[in-house]
Amino acid sequence: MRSGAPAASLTITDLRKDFGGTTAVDGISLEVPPGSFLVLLGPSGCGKTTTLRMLAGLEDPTGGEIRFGDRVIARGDGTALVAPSERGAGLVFQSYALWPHKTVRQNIEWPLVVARRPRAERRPRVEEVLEMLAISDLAERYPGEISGGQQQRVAIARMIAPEPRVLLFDEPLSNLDARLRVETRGELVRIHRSTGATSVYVTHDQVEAMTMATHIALMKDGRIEQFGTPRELLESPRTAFAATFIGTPPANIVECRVEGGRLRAYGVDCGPAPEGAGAGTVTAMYRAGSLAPAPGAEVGPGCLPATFADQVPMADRWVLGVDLPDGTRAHISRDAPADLRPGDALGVRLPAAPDAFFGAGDGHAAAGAAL
Ligand SMILES: Nc1ncnc2c1ncn2[C@@H]1O[C@H](COP(=O)(O)OP(=O)(O)OP(=O)(O)O)[C@@H](O)[C@H]1O
Repeated sequence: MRSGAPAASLTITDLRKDFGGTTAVDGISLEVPPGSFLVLLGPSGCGKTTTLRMLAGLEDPTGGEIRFGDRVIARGDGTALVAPSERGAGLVFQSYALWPHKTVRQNIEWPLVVARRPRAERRPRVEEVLEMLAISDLAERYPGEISGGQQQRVAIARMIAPEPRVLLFDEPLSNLDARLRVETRGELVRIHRSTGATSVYVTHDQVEAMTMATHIALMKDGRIEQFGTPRELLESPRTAFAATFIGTPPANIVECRVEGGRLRAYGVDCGPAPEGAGAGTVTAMYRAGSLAPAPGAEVGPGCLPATFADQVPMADRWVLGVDLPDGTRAHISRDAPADLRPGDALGVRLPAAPDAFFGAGDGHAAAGAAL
């Protein structure tokens, strides 16, 4: 059931935000079509929340432009600044900020009252939203009388009641326990689809991003490290940062020296260097499934020295954690547990070639080097 909110495309062009001497958002650009579920993903402090707050109108950009559909809603030079209440955007925070002295029904009705919708229109819309979030039986309770998960549903119901074109979520699941978080993820996607709106969702949890997004903007230091579909980010990471931030377990990164057309790491020959690589270093990426443990093996060409740390079951696989000589944790995925104890020495057998190469230093993909 679509409630009729007209979806809007979202276009961000060279968006910037400086706070005094701190640059929180450092010139980001992206575009998603109407009805997209865009996730802003990245570690703490990378500028996700600031970007979301600029979309909501809680911060004004220092530079660049934001458009919802054809309409410019904010520009760095202060022209074309549309007031938050006029943007057709709804926002849900980590903390639900419900009115404690209003019932669930009154909380949900409140934005419709503020928008001066006639009473005859408000009542059926509130009923519709209560039903959509499966909270009709809580309608007459106060926020203090319902659980955290239920409060979170009420906050979402309140956001979607006025039929916003753009739904903005700032880590809305982080206060929920692990099981409820998984359940609510699926529900949020269902709600997103049924409203037909475009959603922007901030999280530092890559699993959340992978399961919900149509598009992911992976952010680092105020910039977009990579923008694409979840599959593109997983299958073709452009940087070492993307390769290690996304995926369960994440891909392994090995810094290699190039010597005489060969790769060397931890004193071991790791195979041929990529074509055209000059002397210096390259970053090799190995997926967890591309490595194999070689217990007791003689460390030598194609087999790195390591120490066994732990192993955990994951779906129908086992993920082994091993420490390389400089302390870097590497992950190996295989279909059976290893007969090893923490502290045991082992070899890590490399495939004939890494899964991808990135340039040295900044972690950016060497041109055309991904295999
Ligand atoms: N009002 C502010 N004044 C000064 N600096 C700020 C302000 N808001 C954010 N910052 C800084 O801007 C940078 C980006 O912050 P932001 O909250 O957008 O990051 P984030 O990716 O959402 O992080 P988190 O996941 O921890 O919420 C940080 O260095 C932060 O300290």
